[in-house]
Amino acid sequence: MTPGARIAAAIEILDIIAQGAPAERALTTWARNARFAGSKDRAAIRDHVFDALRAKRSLGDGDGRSLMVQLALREGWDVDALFNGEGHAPAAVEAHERHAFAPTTEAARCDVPEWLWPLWVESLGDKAKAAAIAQQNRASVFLRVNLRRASRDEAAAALASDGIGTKVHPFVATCLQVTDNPRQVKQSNAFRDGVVELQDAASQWAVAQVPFNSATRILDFCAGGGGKALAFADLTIAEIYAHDIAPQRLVDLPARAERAGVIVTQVATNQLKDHAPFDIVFCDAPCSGSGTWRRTPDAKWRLDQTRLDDLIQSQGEVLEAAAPLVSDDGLLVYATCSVLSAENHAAVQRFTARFPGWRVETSLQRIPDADGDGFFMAVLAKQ
Ligand SMILES: C[S@@+](CC[C@H](N)C(=O)[O-])C[C@H]1O[C@@H](n2cnc3c(N)ncnc32)[C@H](O)[C@@H]1O
Repeated sequence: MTPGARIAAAIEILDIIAQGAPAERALTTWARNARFAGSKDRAAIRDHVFDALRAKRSLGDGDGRSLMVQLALREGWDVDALFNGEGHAPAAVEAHERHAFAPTTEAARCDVPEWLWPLWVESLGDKAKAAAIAQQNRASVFLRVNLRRASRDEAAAALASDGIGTKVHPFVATCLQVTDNPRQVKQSNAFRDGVVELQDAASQWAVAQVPFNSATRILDFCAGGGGKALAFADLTIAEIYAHDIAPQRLVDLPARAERAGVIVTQVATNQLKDHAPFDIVFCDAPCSGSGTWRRTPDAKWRLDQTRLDDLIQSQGEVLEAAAPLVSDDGLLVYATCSVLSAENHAAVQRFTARFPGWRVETSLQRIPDADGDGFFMAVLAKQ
């Protein structure tokens, strides 16, 4: 595909997303119907779509064509070469389209939904702008080195032999940041042999902050794909259990555990009580994902107050269901990849107000930046 044809495809996909389709599904559906598109085309189109979505408001919040024209203007691309109407390229840019959009509110400049901006500022204070602006750009790819299989240096060398460049993360001991060829990771021997897993630095950091030294049984209560369960399995000698209210989300976990050479026992909801108590119950609760919007920018624009209220309700339910599974001297860990206080400190406060037998031992917050996503965690113990 020509660069112009890739832009035209991105325009088409952005218009489908604007009608309500999740970005990943819109991209997959498009690719399925576009057999002529090679893997490099698909990757370039995906980058265009995600770049436009991340900065949708500051690019003027128009239709697909308008977003791509504005993105091209912002990036300083040759718009006349890309939009020339030849072959499958989009039609030439008209005079009225050539003005770069200038957002008029701080929320728009920071690409945060207007309704959310007051909550954003209240939650993040003087870091509000930085946390939003960090998410206007692409996220780096981070890998967790499976220390059971290799040291970080050995993992880096194995990746290098497959042409994948990495550098060590500044403060997460298990983490490598991919600097070259991130798209090759899944084809590399290091990935196939379970030496590395894809996992954001913030998730790795969160697992490392859990005081699991004397734990013998750890439950990942909201395990989803199982990334945290696998990280615990690598770092501790404890027995690791994984649960999710939607068991289909755990479907890849057995293969990932086998690749990593660890054992993770899945527990169905109706069997949780039989397996309790656990020394640590880690609740990676469903949340707005407001600290990971670089990776899922369409979620940023789909969030509304009703959805946020529903998530807050679910977070309370998760804590309430998980707490009775913790042993008397055990720990309940509440975590989200959100930066909104309503989902973090306030969620924990609501829980401790309702269940005064619990107290907060520590709480930590990461703001999204070049070193990883946003993340919150609170460690709770019984009084
Ligand atoms: C943020 S995701 C977890 C991501 C996962 N820990 C990982 O590292 O990939 C939240 C998960 O919580 C699950 N969930 C939602 N409500 C729940 C509940 N009441 N009990 C247990 N799991 C729940 C969802 O199905 C979802 O998979």
